Amino acid sequence: NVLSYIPPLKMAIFGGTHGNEMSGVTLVNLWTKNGAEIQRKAVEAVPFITNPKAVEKCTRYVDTDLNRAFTPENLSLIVQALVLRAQEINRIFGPKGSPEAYDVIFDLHNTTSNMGCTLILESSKDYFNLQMMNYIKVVALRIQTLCLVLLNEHPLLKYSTSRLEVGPQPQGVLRSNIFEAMRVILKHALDFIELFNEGVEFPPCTVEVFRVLERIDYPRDANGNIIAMVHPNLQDCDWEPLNPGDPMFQTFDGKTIHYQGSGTVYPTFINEAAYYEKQQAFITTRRETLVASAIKKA
Ligand SMILES: CC(=O)N[C@@H](CC(=O)O)C(=O)O
Ligand SMILES: [Zn+2]
Repeated sequence: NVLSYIPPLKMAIFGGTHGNEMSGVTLVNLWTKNGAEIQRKAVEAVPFITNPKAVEKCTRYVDTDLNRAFTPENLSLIVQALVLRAQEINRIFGPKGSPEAYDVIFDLHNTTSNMGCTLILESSKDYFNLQMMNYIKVVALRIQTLCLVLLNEHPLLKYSTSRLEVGPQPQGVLRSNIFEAMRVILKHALDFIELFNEGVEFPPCTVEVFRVLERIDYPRDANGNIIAMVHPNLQDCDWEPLNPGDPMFQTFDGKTIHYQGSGTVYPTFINEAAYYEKQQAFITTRRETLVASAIKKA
């Protein structure tokens, strides 16, 4: 539990969980060679390529998606090679919640969607991560960088505690603006951890988050083939309000399909390349304000 740990605070920085999301891969390789910029007082920051086989092939994953493998049953049973890798990672950096587990794990992702900098929070009750994400949002705003928080309270899948998603960046491509944005966000995260580690108390704060509501698939025909694409008015409009009746998809023969929801939602992961196979054109979210209690190192 990160609020009471025996120094040094142990932090892992994962890259290459998806082998074609190049900013995280490049940053982790850079920091593995020269860790100077991730050094902080009494913090042990370990850069780690989680899926070297996928990185080698510059593909999202080789057999199954590593970022869907950290399920309780996978981490207990011996199944296919990838699950062995998930278990190995869990052994090195986990098990989650155990005294020897790493205190913070930052997993670096890229998205082809126009999401900008997005921190993915797994639990609305994780006040350490909420305080860290609030700190990052505030300091990033000072340099005109908008950083949003996506709340994805998944009942079963236990991902890394802190995930950073930056886009748009095509798969297998490295864009310098996206690379630098990811690097700056990690700098702020490390600064927060160093301050926390020095005993700084962070007062209660409220954080605006976008809670995952629904996964919307592409319209498909009877054979499951996609028959429409994200409408031009929605494409690249991640985080902008989508109101009932707004255009959502455009069929290949030119018809518009409108959003039929009951109220305004905020779409994101719009047209993410990796989600075609997961039957997901975008997800809808609802704006919500979370309150984080004060935190101070025990
Ligand atoms: C584009 C991408 O890889 N997104 C991540 C989001 C997450 O970590 O929740 C994933 O689907 O695994
Ligand atoms: Zn990813």
